[in-house]
Amino acid sequence: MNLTVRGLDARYGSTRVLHDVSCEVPDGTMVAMIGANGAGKTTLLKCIAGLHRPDRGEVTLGGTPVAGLAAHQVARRGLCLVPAGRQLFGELTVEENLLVGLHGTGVHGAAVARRLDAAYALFPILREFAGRQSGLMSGGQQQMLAIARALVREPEVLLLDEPSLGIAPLLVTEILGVLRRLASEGVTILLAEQNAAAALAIADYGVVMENGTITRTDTAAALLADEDVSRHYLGTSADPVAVGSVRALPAGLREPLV
Ligand SMILES: Nc1ncnc2c1ncn2[C@@H]1O[C@H](COP(=O)(O)OP(=O)(O)OP(=O)(O)O)[C@@H](O)[C@H]1O
Repeated sequence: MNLTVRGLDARYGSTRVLHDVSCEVPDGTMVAMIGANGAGKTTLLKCIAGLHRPDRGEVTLGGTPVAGLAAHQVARRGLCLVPAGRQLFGELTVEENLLVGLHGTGVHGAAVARRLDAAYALFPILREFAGRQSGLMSGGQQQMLAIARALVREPEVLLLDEPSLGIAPLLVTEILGVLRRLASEGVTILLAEQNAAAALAIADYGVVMENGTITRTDTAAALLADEDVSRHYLGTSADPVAVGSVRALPAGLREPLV
């Protein structure tokens, strides 16, 4: 399902943080949104998901306007946000967190088991830890759970806010590999990442956000090859997470370009 944003402005109090933001995530593709801390990536994701009300602008899902709807209404139209910091229920087990994801969907009976099975198939470690308190897992495993909790809803559009933050490179690789696979299976993905090299290496397109506005839009390959983008966002070989993640992408994924 196509996601489009047109002319979006947003602020916190009197501080304007998004200025005339427009971007598009074509159906079944992955767009990596890169940008420095505070550029406005999280705010844009929140506006799209109905968690922050924009002042102006349009958001459409599959051509239907959703700007101004409450988060649960946007979710019902097939969009899920995996928030920064994961926001799991650390006291609950892995499986209980997944069931929270299904809350309000009307899915019940055998369909519940099927949804959980599908999530466990993508992240096998979660099946192994199904009865374990989620707060006791590693950061990377918790991130997998946060993504799985969104996936049990079978979203057509998935937004992710910094899924690689603070996670061991090997698990970043696994998580990004799953996202690439989901996009190949038709899920529309908008991925906000500071780990720009790794995100662009698996995305179809990229957008660069600076100071609350989108300054570049291109294919991910073109942005990866761009000197300016490289200098500002891709780091160097001294950045072990970015470089390690890209190099270690599983066979069959996009060719690493850094
Ligand atoms: N709840 C808030 N109240 C006031 N200002 C905020 C709030 N949340 C974010 N901001 C400000 O809005 C601007 C955009 O922040 P945002 O979190 O959207 O950027 P970001 O690109 O996601 O950065 P980060 O990666 O650090 O989260 C920043 O200047 C930030 O300080």
